[in-house]
Amino acid sequence: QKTATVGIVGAGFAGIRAASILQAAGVDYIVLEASDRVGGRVRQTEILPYGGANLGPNKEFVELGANWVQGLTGNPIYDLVKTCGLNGTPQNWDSVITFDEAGKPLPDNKIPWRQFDTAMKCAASTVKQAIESNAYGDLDVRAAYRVCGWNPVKPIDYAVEWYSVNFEWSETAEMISSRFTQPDNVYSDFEDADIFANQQTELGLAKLVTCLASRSNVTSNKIKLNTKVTSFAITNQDKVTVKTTGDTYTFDYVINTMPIGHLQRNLDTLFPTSLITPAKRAALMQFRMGTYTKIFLKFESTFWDPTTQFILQAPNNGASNTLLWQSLNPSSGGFLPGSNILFMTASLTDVMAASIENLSDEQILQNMIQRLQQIYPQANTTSPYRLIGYVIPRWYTNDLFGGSFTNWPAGMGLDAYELWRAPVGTPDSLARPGKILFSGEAACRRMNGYMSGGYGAGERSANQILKALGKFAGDPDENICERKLTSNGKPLGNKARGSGRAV
Ligand SMILES: Cc1cc2nc3c(=O)[nH]c(=O)nc-3n(C[C@H](O)[C@H](O)[C@H](O)COP(=O)(O)OP(=O)(O)OC[C@H]3O[C@@H](n4cnc5c(N)ncnc54)[C@H](O)[C@@H]3O)c2cc1C
Repeated sequence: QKTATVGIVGAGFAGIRAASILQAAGVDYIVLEASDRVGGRVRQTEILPYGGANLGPNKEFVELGANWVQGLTGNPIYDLVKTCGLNGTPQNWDSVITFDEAGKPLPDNKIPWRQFDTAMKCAASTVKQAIESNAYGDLDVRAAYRVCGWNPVKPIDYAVEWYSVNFEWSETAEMISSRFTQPDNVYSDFEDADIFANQQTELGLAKLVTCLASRSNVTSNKIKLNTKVTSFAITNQDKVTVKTTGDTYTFDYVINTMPIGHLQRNLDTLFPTSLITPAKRAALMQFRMGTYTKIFLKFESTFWDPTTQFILQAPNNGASNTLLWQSLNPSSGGFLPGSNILFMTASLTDVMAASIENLSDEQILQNMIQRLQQIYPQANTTSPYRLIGYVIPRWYTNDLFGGSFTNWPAGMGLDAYELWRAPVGTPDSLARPGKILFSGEAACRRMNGYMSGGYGAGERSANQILKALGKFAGDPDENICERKLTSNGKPLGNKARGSGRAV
């Protein structure tokens, strides 16, 4: 069968959530997915052996993509955690050892945690209120913090900022909009807590996506795997034709959940120019896809404190050179005790991401080890400290994604945002619902960049189509992506914390 009322492109959280709603409403649909699996950017992978090491019969898995459920109560992803069952543990952001740029551990009283915390809270309240009262259009996060008295100068200042800003948004403070990221809506709309997933099966955290599908009766015959969409067109009869690497499909509507990084690189072959106005094209190109890179290193045994969760390494060569290592050893709460896995988190964008990802695995590992040796000289020298396993993701150079997740860039206003995600394919391309809807995490205004964003965007798009079909009485914007009030009527968005150190 090559026709349905709705075609859904992508089988990540957004695509499967959209399918679950259409399924419940009795509207026929087909999901077209380029890869050979369901889950998209939620993906588990196995630790690979290094240097001929024998890792034994028990496989160890780590998450290549999403790892944390940020914001618990009220978060639909957390509801899936509870109903589908997921191994995970609360992350303790205060469990951190910090090293200065010379590789010396720093006592807490030498680290400006409190000064940064004060600035962050001020940016999320005082500056935010000024912006929203239209005193200014937008400020980048660097400027908002500066207004609040935070002027990083020393390497340790940048490290402290990195722990809250770059780590969460995968961008530097200069790049990010303070209007749309301060505070972080996932923590302020939902509960200010998170969990780190540690599901030791082939599926990992993607279990939540497959569980959502099976729980909603989205059966595998509705999902066409290995089916990459190559172009869209609208016929004179107002149908959408979708060409794929195999067949051509015809739909009344399409929910397109392709990551914006894929769209940005392939827009001109995917869409006829008549469908994408120059203004829409510019807005779509303006939205930012960061690259969040987690490089997992498994050693014979630990040379770091096995009870601490994070190791923060101040930059020794420019501010962006901060490193954050996370240990999977702490036994408190379900990480991977005894695994001796340390992973390095880096936020890399564009050229930086490409330059790292184009190196060989061996070159990347040698770079990582060199940095690690600045704080732990014994790393990978002799037994029992040798490197025996690793995982290196490459999200930026993967054309299906073009990075890891989106960030709201400083200076991008709501009008441009609405324009990028506006449906196309009606005489007025800004009219809703249009024929081809732009969905996925990037199209979730309050939660872009998160699993909840994918889920919320898919839900909103499906409800927009149901509304057009006369099958939905509510307002599609009454969902986590758009709403401005909590269910008890309290205004949202006034809490400042999230990941990073509390003081
Ligand atoms: C490294 C990393 C870390 C992250 N950390 C977190 C985290 O801790 N917490 C959190 O909440 N979120 C995190 N995220 C973000 C989160 O994973 C995403 O926001 C969310 O999974 C996006 O869901 P989606 O359905 O919108 O997109 P996706 O999951 O990307 O689904 C889109 C699908 O479209 C498919 N596709 C692309 N092009 C085509 C085509 N031409 N034809 C057909 N199919 C196509 C892709 O294969 C993919 O399956 C992280 C992501 C990454 C990569």
